[in-house]
Amino acid sequence: MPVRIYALAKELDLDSKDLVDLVKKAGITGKGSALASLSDDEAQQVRDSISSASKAAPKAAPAATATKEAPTQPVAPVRDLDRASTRRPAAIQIGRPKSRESAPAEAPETKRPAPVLRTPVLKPAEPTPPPATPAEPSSPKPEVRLKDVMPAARTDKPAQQESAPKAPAAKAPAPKPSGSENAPAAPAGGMASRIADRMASNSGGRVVPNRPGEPVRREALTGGGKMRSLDRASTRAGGEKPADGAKARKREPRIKVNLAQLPSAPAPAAPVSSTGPAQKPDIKLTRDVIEGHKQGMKAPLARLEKDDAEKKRNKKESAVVGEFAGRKKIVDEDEKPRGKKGLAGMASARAERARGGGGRRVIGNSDNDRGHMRRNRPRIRRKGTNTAAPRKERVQLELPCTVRSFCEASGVAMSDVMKTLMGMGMMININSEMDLETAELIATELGIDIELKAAESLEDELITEIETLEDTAESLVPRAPIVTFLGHVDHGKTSLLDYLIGINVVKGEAGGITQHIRAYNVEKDGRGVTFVDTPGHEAFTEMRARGANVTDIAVLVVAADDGIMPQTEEAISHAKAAEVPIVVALNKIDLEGVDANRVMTQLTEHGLTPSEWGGDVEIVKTSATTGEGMDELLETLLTVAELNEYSANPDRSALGVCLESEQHGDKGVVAKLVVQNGTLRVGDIIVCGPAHGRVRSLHDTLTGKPITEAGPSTPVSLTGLDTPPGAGDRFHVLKDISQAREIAGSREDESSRQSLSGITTKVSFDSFQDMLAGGTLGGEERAKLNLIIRADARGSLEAIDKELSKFDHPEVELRVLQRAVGGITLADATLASASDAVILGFNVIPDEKARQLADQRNIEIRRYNVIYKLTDDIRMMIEGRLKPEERVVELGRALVKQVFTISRVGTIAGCYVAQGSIVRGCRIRVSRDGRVIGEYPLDTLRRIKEDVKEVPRGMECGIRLSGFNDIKQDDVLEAYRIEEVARKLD
Ligand SMILES: Nc1nc2c(ncn2[C@@H]2O[C@H](COP(=O)(O)OP(=O)(O)OP(=O)(O)O)[C@@H](O)[C@H]2O)c(=O)[nH]1
Repeated sequence: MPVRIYALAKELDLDSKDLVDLVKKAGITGKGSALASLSDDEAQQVRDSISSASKAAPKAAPAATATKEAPTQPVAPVRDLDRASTRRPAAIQIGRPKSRESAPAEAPETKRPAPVLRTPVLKPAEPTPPPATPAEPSSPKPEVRLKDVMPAARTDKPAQQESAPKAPAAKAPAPKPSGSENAPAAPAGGMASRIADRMASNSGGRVVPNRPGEPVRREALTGGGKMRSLDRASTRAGGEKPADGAKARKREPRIKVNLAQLPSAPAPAAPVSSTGPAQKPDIKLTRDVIEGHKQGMKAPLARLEKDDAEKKRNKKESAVVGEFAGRKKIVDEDEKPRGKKGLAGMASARAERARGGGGRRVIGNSDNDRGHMRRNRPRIRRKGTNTAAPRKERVQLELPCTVRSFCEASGVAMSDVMKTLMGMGMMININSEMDLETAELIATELGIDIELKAAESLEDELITEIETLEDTAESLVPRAPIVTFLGHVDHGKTSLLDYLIGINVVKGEAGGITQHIRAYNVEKDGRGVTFVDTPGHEAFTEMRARGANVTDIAVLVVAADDGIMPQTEEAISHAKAAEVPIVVALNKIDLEGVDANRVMTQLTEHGLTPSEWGGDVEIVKTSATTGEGMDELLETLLTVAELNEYSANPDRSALGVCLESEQHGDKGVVAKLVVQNGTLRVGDIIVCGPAHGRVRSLHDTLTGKPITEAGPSTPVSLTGLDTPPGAGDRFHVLKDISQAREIAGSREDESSRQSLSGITTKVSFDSFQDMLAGGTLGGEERAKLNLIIRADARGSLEAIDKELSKFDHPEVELRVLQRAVGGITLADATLASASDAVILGFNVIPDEKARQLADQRNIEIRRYNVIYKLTDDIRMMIEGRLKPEERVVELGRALVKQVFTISRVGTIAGCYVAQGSIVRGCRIRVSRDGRVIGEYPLDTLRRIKEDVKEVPRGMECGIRLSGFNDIKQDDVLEAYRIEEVARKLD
């Protein structure tokens, strides 16, 4: 009876992939997958080859293990070695070894008791003296001092005994066992000396008790900075180290600390008496002032004399604050007697001012002082008002930021920033928000290095934490695979799914299935499979583009009578790009005259080689009508799941993906979700895209019955959300409803939603070139440039393929995700978005939906009409020379509604401008049925009967092309302009 390779692998206790290799080595061909079947003879042949290989293994394996383990593991468990040699012969351990297989060899090492390991390590080391030991006899001083100190420590406090063994280590000149804990104390006699000195000096001659966390001891033992500085200080201060530790304690109990040299600071200036003559030279009178009396002014020297006399009168007052003699003190307003109010107050204030004591004046002031203060006032004010932080060269900016926060962060004066912005034609105020570009511009202008720092939101904090939380190996349990059906229209996807559900649904319950349910979980032999029914590969890839790759296995449905059709090709591309295992259901096998081999040949041409032909793709012949092969399909899916070991942790809070949602009149929002990990329960607080809420109810999507919880891989219908989330939005369970509300609210912002779904600027030729040049692609592997190619004919595709195959660059791998004939579709744009691909169109144009999505998501669509230009672009991009000489600027599109032929004038196309505008002097690209048929200059552009410069969107116009009269109704006219762009040389 035939046996599958994975079943034989189980029987022989081998890894399935290893066994596939062994089968090949045994000379059996056409068995490329673990699901391939072996006949009895073939199975026996494999068993024989394994047993012959294992004959040599028991000799080699134990010997190798024994020699390896003998020196360090004399008591290695014999049982483990036996298992290793008998169950896992070395000869058959090829391929990827399982972790549990390698465990027996490692286990004895990790489990071995510590003493067994220590003994052999210590013994050989004994004869070797520690490195510091030879130095010790030549510097005996420290040992003597430490010896004297340590007994004091022991008697001082019992806890000190812990450190006692260290003392002999430092003291003993004899060789000691290496590896002992004493080693750190030994390196230099100086260290021991420092420890002793430090201990002595810090305890006034007594060793400080050995309390945990005692800084002095720790630093002393580790030679910390403080210790060194003290040591240096002592050296500088005379530094003789007494031979006797007791003396040391006597002589310098605290002296060392006191003697530690402070940084040489300038001696404080002698206080300047405010009344002393020494102040006078400070008054630098200008010539004008001195000669002022000649011009009718009051002679300043006379005034100075008067003021001086007045100051002497106030001397007594100065003496009140005599303790601050020599300093100037500002009298606090509270200390002064309050001034009188009204006229009397004004008079007294005037009088006080006349005395020179008004307002916040300097006590003991004189005109000398006032003059001094006045002269310096402007300078002081300048100094005082310049509160800006010192200018920084490197700035960290948290976006969004205002002009004010930019100035504060960078230390640049507000006026400088404003001036720069005004110079750039930006009129903004200090509270205006700056975007990154503006911030960078200013930084460049001002010569500051700027570093963008995005503000951390609750989303980053909580959701990222949930997403990155790794489950331990013990918490993981097998989960049902999530399977998606893909394929050409009418090839039988729905029928297959219906059949699979029907055979597993309890009789009579199938009627409960609603039309809207898109995910089902069925069971076979106690093992589950979850089917997600996405309406076509665009939806499948769209989920991926939104960062929600729920699919584990893709089932490609191909009708045996039709074979591979255009949508099948697309589906293959999408499934391959998703990098999930593909199982082919060769459906409608019940139809007469179908040729399965023909389809298998087609599949091989598309890179899906059947396992029975030596490839690794399982092909199951099915019929949704008769039920043929349905069990085998289910079993194959379960086996693929088993091989891939899909697992999840049901004990964590749930996370997953929303498949679709709708607003019900009575139930509120009903969302269909798939739990990917954890368990979702009624009452949980969830946030899903812009929606949040508490789970009010959960229902089984297949039976419609209410359930209280849903584990990994379970699809559920959920109520309780406040608003319908989008298909592909991820959901997470949070602890706090306010957090869920905040996160959901922040996602309403479109940019936040886009970042959540992973929609960012896509790869373009230019960006790829920059990344390549910057070394930010690929790492150690070759950088991959994903391409989607659409061409007008199969011949063009083949020619492009041939050209691309010539590229063999060591750093770049061209990866064609999809190549097909026809215009660029929405599916291409979705695939490009999900896979960071560039779309290359050869003589084809994108349809409206594809164009819109490309605009929206920044997907690069490059169009060519000459193959060598396409290959030149790729070559130049790879070589870092891609700088377009001319850039095509798309202006607008018009649809030809009617055609008029006027004799002697030619053909006039009556058009409707559907997008952008048609501009005089532009060029027009004419497309028919999605293919470009030519490009011509615009000759005439008219509205009604008038020549016009431009016709905007939504208007009608008449267009005549130069050199082309064969315009037809429904042709698409695309207006564009070519801009010259200077090519930069390397
Ligand atoms: N003879 C035969 N007919 C089948 C089989 N499977 C499906 N059909 C028929 O093929 C037609 C299309 O089947 P669907 O299941 O709707 O195909 P589909 O791929 O889901 O089609 P779309 O949902 O439109 O993409 C139906 O008329 C089915 O009865 C089969 O195994 N044998």
